Amino acid sequence: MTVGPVVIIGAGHAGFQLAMSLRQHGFSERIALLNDEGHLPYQRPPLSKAYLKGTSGPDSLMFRPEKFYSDQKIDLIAGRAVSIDRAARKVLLASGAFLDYGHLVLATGARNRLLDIPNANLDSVRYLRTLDESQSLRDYIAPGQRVIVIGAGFIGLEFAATARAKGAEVDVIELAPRVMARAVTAEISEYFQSRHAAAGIRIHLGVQVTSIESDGSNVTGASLSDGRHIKADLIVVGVGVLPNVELAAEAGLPVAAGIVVDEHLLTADPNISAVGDCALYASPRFGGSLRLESVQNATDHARCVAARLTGDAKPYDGLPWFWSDQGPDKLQMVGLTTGYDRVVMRGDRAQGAFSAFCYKSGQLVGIESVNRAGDHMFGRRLLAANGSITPEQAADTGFDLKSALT
Ligand SMILES: Cc1cc2nc3c(=O)[nH]c(=O)nc-3n(C[C@H](O)[C@H](O)[C@H](O)COP(=O)(O)OP(=O)(O)OC[C@H]3O[C@@H](n4cnc5c(N)ncnc54)[C@H](O)[C@@H]3O)c2cc1C
Repeated sequence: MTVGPVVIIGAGHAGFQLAMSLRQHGFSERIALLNDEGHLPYQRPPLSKAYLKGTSGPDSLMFRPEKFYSDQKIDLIAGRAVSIDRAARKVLLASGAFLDYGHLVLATGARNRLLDIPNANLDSVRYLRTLDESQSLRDYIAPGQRVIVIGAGFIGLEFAATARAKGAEVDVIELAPRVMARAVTAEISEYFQSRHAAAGIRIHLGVQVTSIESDGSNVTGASLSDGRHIKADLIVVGVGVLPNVELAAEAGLPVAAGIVVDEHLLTADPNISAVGDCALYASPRFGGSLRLESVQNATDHARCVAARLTGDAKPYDGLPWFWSDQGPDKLQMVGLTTGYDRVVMRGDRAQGAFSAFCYKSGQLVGIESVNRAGDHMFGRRLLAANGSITPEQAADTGFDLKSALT
């Protein structure tokens, strides 16, 4: 099978993994990995955790040192793609240069959803997705500083916990009636709400920021939809992301809530795939289309495409899993818990070690674990094999989970 040169647009988790996996599978043609961030390709999760806290340095973020790319003959090209000429199989870079491809992979990820209210463009209104953003926040947070976090999703809460641990005064503003409402069960939300409150973080639910107040150049506070005002020196916005679909759309490829790909992660063009946060993929495992934002999704997508390009095509069948570190607590999730109709608890919430087993029509569909890594690892093995256990077994800590794995 001759593929020709592979061009990968985006050197995040998906793009990097794809380049590495191609070489691991023995791919011997040119690999061009386009990187628009001004750093060696790096991992994002520590940006709201250890790196933000200051307990790890920039070198620990990099996937591999520079030498890896030359050793592996991966052309790491600094620059940004601005258009795709599908007929000529060329990518145009902002520099004016062209890259020829036999196969093109869009690994363009996602970008922060921006706040659209007055004063949102002030310098002390910040976001957290890139190394540069994390670096500037890390330098900025100081004891006694007043921070408003808009959005109680994973990144907002991870940031809030780290800022609080560094001595900042933190208010979290969330429109939904509970934290992480779109992603986790009410039991897990309640636990994290109480843990963050105990750490001194003030969480305001069911309200939104209607305006940001300033002294002309710096943030001084924010007004909430219930009429209250909160003073602040810094606002950090974590209200979700938008997939980077524009290159694909402008090249005439179908896009919806992401770049549309089939179960092989191929776009409507047989010479173009899309992977990671930007890809809306057809999932035989779950039925329908999914766009997920996780390291597991990005790296497993990349491995699937690398296998296909080296002659081992299989539909993508990855099992979603995810983690979030918030203060001293580790949340781990496996499966897809949307549409569950029953939740069974295992373990001891008072001890801070428990799991929520989620069922849909009697079938286990996902497990959310707090400080119970064993339950999470069990779930990864069981659900990957499409297995289940009864709700009674899940609730009974005397039941040996391993006995359900054959
Ligand atoms: C602060 C933070 C914490 C996180 N924590 C976790 C966690 O604990 N667990 C977890 O599973 N996930 C976590 N995530 C999510 C995870 O990092 C993402 O799902 C993952 O990075 C997706 O990888 P990706 O390669 O698809 O996209 P990205 O990592 O977004 O990489 C895409 C790259 O493409 C580049 N790009 C875009 N357009 C172009 C262009 N036209 N030309 C050239 N380059 C382009 C972008 O600049 C970027 O470098 C976290 C994310 C953030 C921001």
